[in-house]
Amino acid sequence: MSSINEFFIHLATTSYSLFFAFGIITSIILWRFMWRESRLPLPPGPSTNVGLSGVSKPLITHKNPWIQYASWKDLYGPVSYYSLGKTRVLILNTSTAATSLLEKRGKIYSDRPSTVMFGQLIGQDQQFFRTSDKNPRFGIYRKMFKDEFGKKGVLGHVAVQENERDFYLRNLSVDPKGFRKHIKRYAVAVIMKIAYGYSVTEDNDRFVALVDSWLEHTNAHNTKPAQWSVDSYPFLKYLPRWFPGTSFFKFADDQRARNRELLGAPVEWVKEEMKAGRACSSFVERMYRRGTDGVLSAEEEDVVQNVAGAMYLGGADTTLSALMTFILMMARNPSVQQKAVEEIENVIGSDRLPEVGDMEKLPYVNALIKEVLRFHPVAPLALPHRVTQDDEYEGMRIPGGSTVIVNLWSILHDESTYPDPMKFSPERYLPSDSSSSTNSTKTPQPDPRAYAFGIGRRLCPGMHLAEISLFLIISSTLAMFDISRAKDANGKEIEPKMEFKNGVVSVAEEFECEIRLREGRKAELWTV
Ligand code: HEM
Repeated sequence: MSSINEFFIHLATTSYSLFFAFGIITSIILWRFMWRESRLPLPPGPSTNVGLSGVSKPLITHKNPWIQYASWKDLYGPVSYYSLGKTRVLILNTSTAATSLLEKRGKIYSDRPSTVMFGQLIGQDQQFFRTSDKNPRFGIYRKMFKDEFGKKGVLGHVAVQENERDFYLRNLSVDPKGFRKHIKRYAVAVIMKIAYGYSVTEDNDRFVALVDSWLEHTNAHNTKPAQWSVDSYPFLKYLPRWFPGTSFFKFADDQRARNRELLGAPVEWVKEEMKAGRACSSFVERMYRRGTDGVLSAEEEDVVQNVAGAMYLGGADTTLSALMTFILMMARNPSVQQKAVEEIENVIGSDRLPEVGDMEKLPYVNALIKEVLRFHPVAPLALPHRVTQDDEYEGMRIPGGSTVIVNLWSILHDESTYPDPMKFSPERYLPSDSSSSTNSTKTPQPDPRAYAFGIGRRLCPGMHLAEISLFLIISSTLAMFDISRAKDANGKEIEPKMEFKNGVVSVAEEFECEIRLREGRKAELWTV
């Protein structure tokens, strides 16, 4: 009996000792780990100083912030960091850093930053672009987009895209100087038809004007982190509105009213059309038909408004940007244009317009589209992400909550991936270089579409629709028109200027060029 007692006493003492030793060892490991973590340096970057105006003057001096951020790669390496007040910003300048974090660690790098201005004051956090990946709405939004614009769903919209392409060709043949307006009309008309079943009128369309003024207003006031003083100093939101320096309240009120109108007005129009029995098939119309007796709950209605709004906000200026870069590059690079035209003539001839089924048959045109997306990425800094917890990368500490900006422009102009990056050259993506006399084979450079539409879980959900639009408009324009430089009064060619506007979506500044229907091409090819 006593030996059994002794045995248990011995066991208990040993267990206590083991437990105690385990506790000490775990604490030491944890302590050493935390000590190491806190000693890890932040990524290098410029020192900053934010004033009450909210804008740190010395930080971004270049007209296009992506160019300035790209220059930091030489100064600080692939990852740089700065803080402005409470806002901490991480800049990723290489594809390795961007994929390592946004893709491989997507679980913690796919949130969006929520600012006091856009979240608390404007209430824009339920918008698709801004919603957190932790918000249950995120999965709902992405699923709805996938149903509509996934690889399979998108084919249901080709007829709309071809019909609007025909309007574009007709408008361009009648008024070639108005090419920007016609491209814009195409981009908006496709989305308005798919989202709301609404046909855009030729001029002064009220919904087009609504999107334009919303985008202009939002882009102009949302280009830099910590743009608003209230984001760096949240206590400012408690100040009375008459207090000096609180003009941000006015922007917030204005933006809230614009959001309500932007998302609500076209949906109200669909509801009226449905009541009158005139509604065309569209995303919004199908959603209402699924509701009980054609009615949706307030929550469901809000989801539908936000998804349709994201189609229209995501699809308009992005498509415009890529197509304006295309026209500009054609005017500046006649030999590239010539090669693409020859390919279309050889494969398709001149008796019909290119169709989606021709996509695979036109490798040079496809390479040209890739080069358009690389040369000037539509959204050079993508959309900002947010890292949800502290992290470590290459021996550097990344504080949780930081805004993460991936510099797509820098990735797509990396000399080591795309030699001579400022040269517009579709040949990069082709296995043999038809421009060289030896016609030797080579390894094609990486497909820029892997980056141009974003990286990781927030990848653009409209990319398949966009790719079809780019193919239809680019191949049809090349099939029917010649794009060349404008001439001055003395008949001397004017080099079209190559400058790009700042903004989340960056579009080429106005430039001059000449567009003419090619000799022998027939206007009967378009059906409108
Ligand atoms: C050439 C055309 C386009 C380009 C280059 C483009 C590019 C991008 C990029 C870079 C992002 C940010 C990805 C990220 O945060 O990492 C994005 C997001 C998004 N795009 Fe596009 N886009 C294009 C066209 C479209 C179209 C046509 C639509 C709608 C039909 C669309 C809808 C969206 C939406 C809703 C998001 C937000 C996704 C999210 O937050 O999860 N885009 N796009």
